[in-house]
Amino acid sequence: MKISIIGTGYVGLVTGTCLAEVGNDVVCLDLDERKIGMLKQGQIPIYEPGLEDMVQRNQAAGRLRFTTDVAESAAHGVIQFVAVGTPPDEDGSADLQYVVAAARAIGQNMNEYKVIVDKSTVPVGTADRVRAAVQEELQKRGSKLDFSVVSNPEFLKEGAAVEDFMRPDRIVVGTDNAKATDLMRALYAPFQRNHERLIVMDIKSAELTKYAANAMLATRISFMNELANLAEILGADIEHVRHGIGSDPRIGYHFLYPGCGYGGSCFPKDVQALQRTARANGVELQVLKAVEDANDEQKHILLKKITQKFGSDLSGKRIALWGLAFKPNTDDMREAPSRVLIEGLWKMGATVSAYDPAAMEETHRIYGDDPRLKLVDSPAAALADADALAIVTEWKEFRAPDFGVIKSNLKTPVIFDGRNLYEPKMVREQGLEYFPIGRL
Ligand SMILES: NC(=O)c1ccc[n+]([C@@H]2O[C@H](COP(=O)([O-])OP(=O)(O)OC[C@H]3O[C@@H](n4cnc5c(N)ncnc54)[C@H](O)[C@@H]3O)[C@@H](O)[C@H]2O)c1
Ligand SMILES: O=c1ccn([C@@H]2O[C@H](COP(=O)(O)OP(=O)(O)O[C@H]3O[C@H](CO)[C@@H](O)[C@H](O)[C@H]3O)[C@@H](O)[C@H]2O)c(=O)[nH]1
Repeated sequence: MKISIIGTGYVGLVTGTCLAEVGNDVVCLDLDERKIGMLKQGQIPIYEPGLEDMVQRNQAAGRLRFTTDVAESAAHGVIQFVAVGTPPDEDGSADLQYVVAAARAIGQNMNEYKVIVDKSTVPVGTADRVRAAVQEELQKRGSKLDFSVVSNPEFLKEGAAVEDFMRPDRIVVGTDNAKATDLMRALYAPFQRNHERLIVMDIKSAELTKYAANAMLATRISFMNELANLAEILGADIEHVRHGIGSDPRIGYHFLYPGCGYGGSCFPKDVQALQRTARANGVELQVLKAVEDANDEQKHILLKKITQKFGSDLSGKRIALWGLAFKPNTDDMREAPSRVLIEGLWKMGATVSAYDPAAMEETHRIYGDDPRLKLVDSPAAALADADALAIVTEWKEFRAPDFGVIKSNLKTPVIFDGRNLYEPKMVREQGLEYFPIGRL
């Protein structure tokens, strides 16, 4: 099938590449010439395991092309995926300007029947706005071309994006048109050979499903974070509690890890946007308000523990930081808890030496050459001259360190662990002070 992808970011690039991988003829459009220039050379602008090889393989096979030419992409695909960003507006609601611009571009350039698929995370009612924008552009051209709008939200996780797309738990398709539904079924047939994964519903329900999923996951995390903080005060161990409740199949083990707060480009913005949608309709989502507040506070948890140990004047202190990305296997720093910690430490007068396996370049892009942040090229180098170690991202390479080396390098042998990577008893037996989240 001929497919066009509008917006070649995390979602667009993964979607386009995975659809090419199963034999489709895909054109990916982006307005960012630097991005498209890199992609044409087979280089990917993001860190995502497995993606670069796949891009190169499909490019070489001629099934995956990249362009900045709107007319080319609008003419190419019978299915036109819209995968542009929907960042938060000033009031937290989703900014739909890129979605509407993409819809207009399709309307201005399409030459035959198209299925326009909202892949971006968009508030309920956006499909109607997309439809109206395309219709308006067609009218301006005096064209009576037919088209359908479908909602097909994406559930991939960064760091596991290719795997998530190739082996989805479910594929949600919101549609009101039989021809479009058939095309979507045909498109996704290669991804559901084992069992039916396509869940077909009306458009508004599909749009809401995406926000509901992220809001539910964020709620579990904030709940566990609050419980971890309570466990600490009560002298209970949140790891035991996590096992104790996760074993109930109604609860399950996933997304029950307490930590130093959730970040990334999705949970924070989607939790906010859903509240804005509700408020615009006269409803307060009180649970989500609490989820957001608890998360904002949790992002300060390591700073709080550090100042409890060293006092609130940290001038002259240097903190070693392991991990900068908002989660492992990505270079994404959007809403990363590390940023709250770094900026908080600076405010208290401390400096930071930091290491991350993938996010160094991105961190440098954000903070430039600020002398208060030293970016180093190994976990060991971060420890040099540091007073203490703080861990923010659970990269695999941090899981089994040489505690002797940590102890001998740090001025004060103390670890603040925002991801509960180690058995507290084991760390303490090595002569280190250890402050995890909610553990004894
Ligand atoms: N990142 C994720 O893990 C993830 C997962 C599921 C859903 N989503 C949702 O998918 C959407 C895209 O997210 P992302 O992380 O891929 O964003 P991104 O910022 O990485 O990429 C968006 C791309 O769209 C391009 N763009 C903007 N306007 C354009 C236009 N008119 N024509 C062509 N290109 C245009 C931008 O240049 C950018 O490259 C968002 O709504 C997001 O909430 C993201
Ligand atoms: O038990 C857990 C699980 C996650 N996190 C944190 O939650 C954030 C988000 O993690 P994750 O969901 O793995 O990453 P994302 O790539 O942001 O993926 C989420 O957001 C995407 C964009 O909407 C959705 O497509 C995915 O289904 C959804 O998981 C990160 O900061 C994690 O550290 C925790 O603190 N505890």
